[in-house]
Amino acid sequence: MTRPDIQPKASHFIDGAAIEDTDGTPIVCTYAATGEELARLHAATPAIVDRALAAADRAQAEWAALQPVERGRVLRRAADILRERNHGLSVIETLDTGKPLQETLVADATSGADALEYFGGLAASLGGEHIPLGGDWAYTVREPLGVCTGIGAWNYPMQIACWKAAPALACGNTMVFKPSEATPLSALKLAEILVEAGAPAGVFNVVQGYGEVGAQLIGDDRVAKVSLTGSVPTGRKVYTAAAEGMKHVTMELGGKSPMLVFDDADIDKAVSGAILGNFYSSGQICSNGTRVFVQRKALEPFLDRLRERLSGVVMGDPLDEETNFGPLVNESQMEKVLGFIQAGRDEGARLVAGGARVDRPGYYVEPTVFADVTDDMTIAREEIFGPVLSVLSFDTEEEAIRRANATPYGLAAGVFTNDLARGHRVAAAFRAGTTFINHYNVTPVEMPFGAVKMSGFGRENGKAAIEHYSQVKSVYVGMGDVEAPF
Ligand SMILES: NC(=O)c1ccc[n+]([C@@H]2O[C@H](COP(=O)([O-])OP(=O)(O)OC[C@H]3O[C@@H](n4cnc5c(N)ncnc54)[C@H](O)[C@@H]3O)[C@@H](O)[C@H]2O)c1
Repeated sequence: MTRPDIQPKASHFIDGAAIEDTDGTPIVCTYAATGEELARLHAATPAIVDRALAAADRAQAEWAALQPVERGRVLRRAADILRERNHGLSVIETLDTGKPLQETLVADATSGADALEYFGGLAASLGGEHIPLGGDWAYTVREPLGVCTGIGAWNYPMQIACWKAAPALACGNTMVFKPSEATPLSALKLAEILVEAGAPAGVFNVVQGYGEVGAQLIGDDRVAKVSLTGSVPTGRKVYTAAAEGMKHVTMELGGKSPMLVFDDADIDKAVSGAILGNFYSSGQICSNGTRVFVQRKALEPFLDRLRERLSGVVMGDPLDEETNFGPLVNESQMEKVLGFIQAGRDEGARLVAGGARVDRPGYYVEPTVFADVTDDMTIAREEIFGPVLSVLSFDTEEEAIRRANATPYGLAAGVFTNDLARGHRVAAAFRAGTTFINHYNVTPVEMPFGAVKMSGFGRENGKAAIEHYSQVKSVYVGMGDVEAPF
C-alpha cells in the first residue's frame, strides 16, 4: 500500500480552525514498524492553551442552550462521517500507533463512531425528575459541568478521544482534548469532522503537548472536569491537581488484571480470551488479563493449545491487512517491555514462547508466554503494557479469587468456566470495575467501562458515563405560605 502523507495542516484545532505555533516543543511522529519520521507537530505554548480554553468557555453556553435533539444530531452525523472515512482514518491510526490495519479498521474510528452514535441518541432523553412533597414539590435538572478537559493515552487515540468527547458533548459540555504526545494525529481529524457535522466552533478543541500542557489545562479555573486515560502514576498527579480546584474527575488508568481458567472451561475459548487479553494491539491494552490463572488439571492442555495458536501470528508491515501482530508504539516502550521479560527470566519463570526483540526494523517484540509464574514475581505484579502473558496455576476457587484480587489494581477481570453458578459467583467476587464471563476485552459502547482501586474512578460508555459529565440541580417549589419562627 502506498503510504499517504499524514502531516496535518497544523498542530492544534481551536475554535473551529487549524492553528499552528512553532514556538512549542517539537513532537515527532514516527512509524513504529520502521522508525521513520512521518510527521512533525509542536506542543502548545501557554498562549495556545489559553486560546483553546477561551474558545471552549465561550462556546459552552450556546452549545448547552441547543435543543438536546440538535446536539444529538451533530454527534450522529459525526458518527456517519467517521464510518464513511473509516479506511483513511484507520491508515492514519496505524501509521501513528503501529497497530495493524486489520485491527484499526474494526476497533478505532468504528468504536469512536459507536460512542458518538450512542451518546447522540441519548442526548434528548437526559431529563430530571419530579418529586412530590405534599403541597410543595421539587424537580431536578441535569446540567452540563462546563468546560471539560480530556487527556489521552497512545494505545487507542481516536477511540479515547471519542469515548470522552461523545458523552461530554451530549450533556452540553465543551472540551479541550490533549492527545498523547506519542499519537497526536487522529484527534485532529475528529475535531474537523465534528465541525463538518455541525458542531459550533469551540465545542471540541485539540491542543498538543507533553505532561505540562495537561497540567496547565487541569490548573485552569475555567475547567470543570478532567478525564484522563493514562498510567496510575500520571493519574495520581492529575487527580491531586484536580482536587486543588475541586474539579470532577474520570480516571481510566492501568491494571494488572486476572483471568481465571477453571478445568471445566472450554479450553479453546479460554485460549482465545487469553490471546485477546494479551496480544491484541501487541498487548498495549489497559484491561489486559495478563495474569492467567489456570486450574492445575487444565494447565498443560491450556499451554499446549496456546503454543499451537501462536503459530497463527502474522508479524509484518502493519499496513498489510494480513498482519495480525504489530510493533510496540515506540522504542522506549519496547525497551521497557524487554526489561520486564528479562525480569521474568531472572526471577525464574519458565519461558514457553517468544521472549525476544524481533530481528527486523521497528519495535517488534515476540508474543511472549511465561509459565510457572508466582504471585511475587515482577511480571505478575507490574503493568507491562506489552505482549507478555504470565500463566499461574491454582487448585481451588477460593484460592484463585483471593490471589486474583491481591493487587492494588482493579480495572478488569475474567473467568472461563462452564459452570453457570461458578461464573456468576466469581464475577461477583472480583474486585474490578469491568468483568467478563467466558469472553475477554470486549468493550461495547452500551456497557459501562471503568475501574476500582488504583486503576481509576468514573465510568466511560453506557448510561453510567452521563453521571460523570453532568450534575443534578434541585429546584424546590413552594406552593403555599412560608412559615418562619419570627
Ligand atoms: N483504563 C483505561 O481505559 C486505559 C486505556 C488505555 C490506556 N490506559 C493506561 O495508559 C497507560 C499507557 O499510556 P501512556 O503511557 O500514554 O500513559 P501516561 O500516563 O504516560 O500519559 C497519559 C497522558 O497523560 C499526559 N500527562 C503526563 N503527565 C501529566 C501531568 N502531570 N498532567 C497532565 N497530563 C499528564 C500525557 O501527556 C498523556 O497524554 C497504561 O498505564 C494504560 O494501562 C488506560
